[in-house]
Amino acid sequence: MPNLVPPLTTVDKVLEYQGKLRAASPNVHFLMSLYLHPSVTPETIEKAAEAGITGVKLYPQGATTNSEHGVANIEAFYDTFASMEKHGIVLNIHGEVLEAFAPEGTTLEEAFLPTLKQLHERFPNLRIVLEHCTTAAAVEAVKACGPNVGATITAHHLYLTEADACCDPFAFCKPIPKKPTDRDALLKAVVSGNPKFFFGSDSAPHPLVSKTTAAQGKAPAGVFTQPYVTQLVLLALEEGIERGVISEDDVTQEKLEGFLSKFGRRFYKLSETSGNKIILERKGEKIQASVKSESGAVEVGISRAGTEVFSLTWVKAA
Ligand SMILES: O=C1C[C@@H](C(=O)O)NC(=O)N1
Repeated sequence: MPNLVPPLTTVDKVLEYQGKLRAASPNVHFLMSLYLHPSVTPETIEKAAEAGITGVKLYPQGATTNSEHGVANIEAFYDTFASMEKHGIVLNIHGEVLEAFAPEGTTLEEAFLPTLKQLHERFPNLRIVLEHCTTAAAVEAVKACGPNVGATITAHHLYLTEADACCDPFAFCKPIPKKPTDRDALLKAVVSGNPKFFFGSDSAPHPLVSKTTAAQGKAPAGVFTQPYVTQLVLLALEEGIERGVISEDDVTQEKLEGFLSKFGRRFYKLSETSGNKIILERKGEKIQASVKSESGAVEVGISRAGTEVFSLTWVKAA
């Protein structure tokens, strides 16, 4: 994602970052995105399309981590959206309003949903992803739009609620996890087989020390799930089965493959499979507490540390 410091607001910066990512992980196919900013004009979009950039991420100004340079007035970007629509560039949205703009009793995400609808109506051929959706209302709003609108669901929003996020810095993220009924609506969307809903980790590796030393409510927003992210989705589904929200029959291999892999690839017009597979086995493995950078200088705490999960092995295509 492009919310680095400073943000990736030019094609050259995005390509430079892509180079660094490729050097670190040569076997990963990175889809790159620009940070929506007044300097991202229709001409920038043309250049981005030529450079193979996939998306542009809209962060409402002040809504989340490093969003200070984000969007204050969405209408000011209509020409840019028209250019994205023309060039097949995806609009990735952090779909929240600022607290001051949310009517009493409405979540920041729910208050954003009319804007999602308006954007879709105005730019029907623009592919839009409502990133990391968290509410039952968002699931319904996305379903009500045409096939060019999809939504990602993270692993952590499938098991966290506001009761966790309020008080545990390792469960604090944006959008804030919501009510148990919202979490359960997300679980149902995952097993619905509806291709509009696909996996997106939004895994955020904030240094452990920044989480543990922050004053109450001041920890950086983000949950780190990446090392066990598939297993955490499965864990959330198992917990959903235990609560009776979904049934064991809902969790088929076909639906899991759709949600975790195929639907996202389809939305992004990639081939439906990379050819690689994963094998999941129960071996009593437990989520480790943290991972450290190579130098040992940075340590990041992992969500649900100590919980028993499936062991995962990649089987590479020949
Ligand atoms: O939207 C976001 C951004 C992310 C981050 O830290 O980059 N952390 C979050 O919790 N939500």
